[in-house]
Amino acid sequence: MNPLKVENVVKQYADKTAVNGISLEVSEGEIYGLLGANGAGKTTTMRMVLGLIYPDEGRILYNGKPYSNEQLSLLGYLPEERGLYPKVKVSDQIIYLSQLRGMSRADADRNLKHWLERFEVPEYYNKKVEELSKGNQQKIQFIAAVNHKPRIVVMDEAFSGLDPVNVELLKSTVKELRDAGSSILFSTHRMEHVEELCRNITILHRSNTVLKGSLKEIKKQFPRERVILGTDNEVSGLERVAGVTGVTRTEHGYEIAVSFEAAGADILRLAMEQATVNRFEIKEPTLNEIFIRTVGDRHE
Ligand SMILES: Nc1ncnc2c1ncn2[C@@H]1O[C@H](COP(=O)(O)OP(=O)(O)OP(=O)(O)O)[C@@H](O)[C@H]1O
Repeated sequence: MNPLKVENVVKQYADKTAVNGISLEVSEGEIYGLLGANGAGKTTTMRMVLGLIYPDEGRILYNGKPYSNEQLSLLGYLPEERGLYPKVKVSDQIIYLSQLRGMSRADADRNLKHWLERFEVPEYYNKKVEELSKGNQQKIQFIAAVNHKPRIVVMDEAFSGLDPVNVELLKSTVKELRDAGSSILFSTHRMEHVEELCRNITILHRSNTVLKGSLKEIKKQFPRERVILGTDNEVSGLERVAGVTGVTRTEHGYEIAVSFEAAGADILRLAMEQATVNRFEIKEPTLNEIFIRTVGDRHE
């Protein structure tokens, strides 16, 4: 049984439908990507998963059961807007928040020390949140989300405001949580993070699901329209190959846009007649390209 199951959930605000019948399941040890343009319905969906607001239709199940206070200790939330108390000491608030979610003071304290060590900032234990930089507050917010060892973690733009080194650090901890069996519902506008972390995704657009499934299968549904050609010298006539829509010279050869995949064979043949080919690849689309195509097509 999957720890988190969202079934045909609808949420209406006055005459605005914020979420229109979304369904998804997050299994144990999975990071599930929830994507969409601004206003698509991601935060509304996540708030329903957290029990902060209730669906008008459909249901959400946690290990097969509907929401109740029992679920509090099961759930962790990293919100997009930061919500820590600036004037309270890091240790006091993290331990307090963990206790609210059912953890003993001693366990909360032990976990907090572990996380501060993991993030290489043990000295923050006694600091007030307002004394920390924005990026370091983000680490504390992350700890607040996971310190009570939730089995289901909801992360809204988990890596925003972090420098590249800290992005890597938090990314590796998200992977560790996954490997330890957590179910993570992960929302971001950074498609390269989704490519790296998520197995399954849902793309929402204007409250509706427009694309859903495993990243691998989704990529197969989209045509491969980019050929990478590595050559040691020039190849002439590429732009005249049937199906070629654009040719860009790169440092190591060419990047060629094609309107159908089979054009790749003719490109390779032509290149081999004129040069030594040391790389040939028909690239699958990036998630960024898929997102823009899927959501962009529907934009007014
Ligand atoms: N409390 C509310 N009252 C009225 N409308 C709301 C409320 N919360 C959200 N909405 C509307 O519901 C829709 C979905 O909003 P939501 O915040 O879920 O989008 P999102 O995908 O998280 O967007 P973003 O990427 O900008 O954070 C939007 O049109 C928004 O204006």
